[in-house]
Amino acid sequence: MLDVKPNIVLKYFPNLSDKQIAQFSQLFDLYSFWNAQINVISRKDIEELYERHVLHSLGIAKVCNFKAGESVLDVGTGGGFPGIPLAILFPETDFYLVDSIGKKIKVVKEVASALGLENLRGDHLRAEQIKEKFNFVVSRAVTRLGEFYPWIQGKFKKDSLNAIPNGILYLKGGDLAEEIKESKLKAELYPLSAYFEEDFFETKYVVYVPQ
Ligand SMILES: C[S@@+](CC[C@H](N)C(=O)[O-])C[C@H]1O[C@@H](n2cnc3c(N)ncnc32)[C@H](O)[C@@H]1O
Repeated sequence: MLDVKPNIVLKYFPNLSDKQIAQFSQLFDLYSFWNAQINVISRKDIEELYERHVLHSLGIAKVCNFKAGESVLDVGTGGGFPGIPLAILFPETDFYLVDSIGKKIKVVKEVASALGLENLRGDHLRAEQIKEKFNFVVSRAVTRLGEFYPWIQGKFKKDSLNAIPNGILYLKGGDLAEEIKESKLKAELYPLSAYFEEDFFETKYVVYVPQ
C-alpha cells in the first residue's frame, strides 16, 4: 500500500516502478529513525522530507537524465542529499556519496542498505582526496562555487553517454550571478520553478557547469 507521503514525488515523476515507489515510501521511516540519532536534516524538516529534501534533490533529474553506466559523485552529501533520491530514480547509474563527517556517512550507508540500493557507495572522505573520475558531480548547499570547483576539477571522465556534456549539477542559492562571476566558471542556471508548480525549496536553482 502506497504511503501518501511520496505522492508529491509521483506527481512529478509519474513513471516510477513499484520498487521505486516502495523505496521512496521507506525514506520517511528511515530518516525519522536516523535523524533522531544523528542530525542530518533540521528536525522540523522531517514532516516536509518529501517536499524540501526528496523532491528538491530530484530537481537535478529534471535538468539531466542520467544514463545506465554513467557515474555520479555527490560531494558533501550529508545524510544523502541529493544522492539517495537520485540513486533510487536512476538504478542503472552508479552513485558515490562522500562527506567529511563520518557519522553522516553512517546514515547514508544505513539508509542505502535498508533500501537495497546496489548502485550506491558511500565513504567518509573529503572531496579533495578522491582520485576517481566521474561523468557528473552533484551537490547541494556545500560551499560557494569558487571554493567548490578546485575540489573536483580534473575528476571528470572525457567520454559522455549523455545528451548533455559531463559536468557539475549543483543545487544552489545565494547571489548566484555574483558567485558565478567570482568563480570565473561558465555556468548555466536552471530555475526549479520551471519544473515544479509549488515553491517548497530553500535553494531555487540547479547550476550546471559543463566540463
Ligand atoms: C550544509 S551540509 C549539506 C548536506 C547535504 N548536501 C544536504 O543538502 O542535505 C554540507 C555538508 O558538506 C560537507 N563537506 C564540507 N566540505 C566538504 C569536503 N571538502 N568534502 C566532503 N564533504 C564536505 C559537510 O560535512 C556537510 O555535511
